[in-house]
Amino acid sequence: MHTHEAGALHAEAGQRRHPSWLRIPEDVNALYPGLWSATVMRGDDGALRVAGIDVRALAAEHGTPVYVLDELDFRSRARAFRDAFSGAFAAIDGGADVYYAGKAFLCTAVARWIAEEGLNLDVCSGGELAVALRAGFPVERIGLHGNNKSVAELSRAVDAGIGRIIVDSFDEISRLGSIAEERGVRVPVMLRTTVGVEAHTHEYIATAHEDQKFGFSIAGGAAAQAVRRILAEPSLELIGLHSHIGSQIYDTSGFEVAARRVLGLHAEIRDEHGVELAELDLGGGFGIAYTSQDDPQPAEDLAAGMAAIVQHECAGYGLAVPRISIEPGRAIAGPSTFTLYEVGTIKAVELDGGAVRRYVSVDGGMSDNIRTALYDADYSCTLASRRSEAEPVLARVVGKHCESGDIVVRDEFLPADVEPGDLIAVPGTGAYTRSMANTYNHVPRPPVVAVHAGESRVIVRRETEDDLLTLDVG
Ligand SMILES: Cc1ncc(COP(=O)(O)O)c(C=O)c1O
Ligand SMILES: N[C@@H](CCCC[NH3+])C(=O)O
Repeated sequence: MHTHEAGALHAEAGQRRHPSWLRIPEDVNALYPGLWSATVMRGDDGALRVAGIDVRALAAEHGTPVYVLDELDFRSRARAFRDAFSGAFAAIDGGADVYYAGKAFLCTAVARWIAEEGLNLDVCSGGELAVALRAGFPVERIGLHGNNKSVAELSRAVDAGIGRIIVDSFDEISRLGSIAEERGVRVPVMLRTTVGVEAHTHEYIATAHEDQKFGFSIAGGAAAQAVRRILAEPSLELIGLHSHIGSQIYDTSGFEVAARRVLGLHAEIRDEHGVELAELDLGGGFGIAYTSQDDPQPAEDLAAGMAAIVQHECAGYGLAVPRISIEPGRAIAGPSTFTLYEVGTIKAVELDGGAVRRYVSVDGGMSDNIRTALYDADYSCTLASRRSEAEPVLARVVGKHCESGDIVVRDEFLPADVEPGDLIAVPGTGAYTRSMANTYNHVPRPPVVAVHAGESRVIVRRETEDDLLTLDVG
């Protein structure tokens, strides 16, 4: 029974200062299942361990903040998607390819892991393509996305012999057609469609409603028009259609509607042009757990569900099942990583109704994880450097930036005795954190340290003030 200030918050519903789902933990040291990567556990002495390494040793060796990436976990999730989708679709027809969405997190080492695990790669800029090429990623297994690819990006991709380019605008069709024609090559392309689904996710990361920048609308006729334009370009080879409805989605009904609409267009193309496209990409967007509220589906369930949907829709339209691809990013990278911070200061604020919120300031913030500020994203965290017997108190983990919205974990119960020098770990930070990191306030970006079987290895080094100053001219 916890009789502390946080209890008052529960008692006075109108005065609640934390979300109703957040419960006072029975044991503030417990690691909520599903939030942490495969090898994370609390050691006998109470400190967190990952891949057999004490987080205090990681902090001493690599400094804080640091992104700690559990290589085994990352590779297992990549393999799970590969096996689940190729298995589920092999059972009904030609199989499936998994393109890891590098925007979630990409560096040379990770590109190599993806290649070794037999996945393909989705890149969406010249920079991401450069990482893949540097890693020696097989270029025929890369797809290039983007709503505004430059001539330089398109040319580089074509020159490298990229596996496919997902075209996103009428301007791009003519631009890419000319680039391919000049080189005397035929480039495999997919068409990014907008299926008109309102995915249940934050507005900024939903991508299939009509009023946004990506893709060709199916309902409005732009997609059918784009198909005609591509088929009329001899240097472009239309291999399939593409749909991506958004990110951090749990509800598979959005994928079902998307598959139905995109396969409807697929059937129309057959009827109008006598062409049955060989491929269909259903995008990424599979949600992960950030808090105890989230209950994502395992890859096998997603694959089985999507295979059933595609098979059913294809049968309805009298189509052969095309080769399917998907593009998970977050679901592979996200759960593999936690961010380790050191606590610097603590401030208690009295709220209306007498409750108290502790502001626990850590040595990073919105520069290493912008998602809380940008999407109002929820995270959780734990005291990582030790076990505590103190009562749980309502806390907000904030960064060191000059901004009051610089919040890392909006609401969490942490032990009342958290103090400067303690380490805090935030799970689920493998996707869209380092890849969206910035240097606000000239705070250098943290390193990514891969851990595996008792060893740690820096795969992206810490940025230094000198790195930042190198850009200043004069
Ligand atoms: C076209 C495309 N594919 C794949 C992804 C990866 O999404 P997620 O990381 O949510 O799986 C995105 C990002 O939303 C995307 O825009
Ligand atoms: N950056 C977003 C996901 C968008 C992915 C790209 N379409 C996030 O952090 O949730």
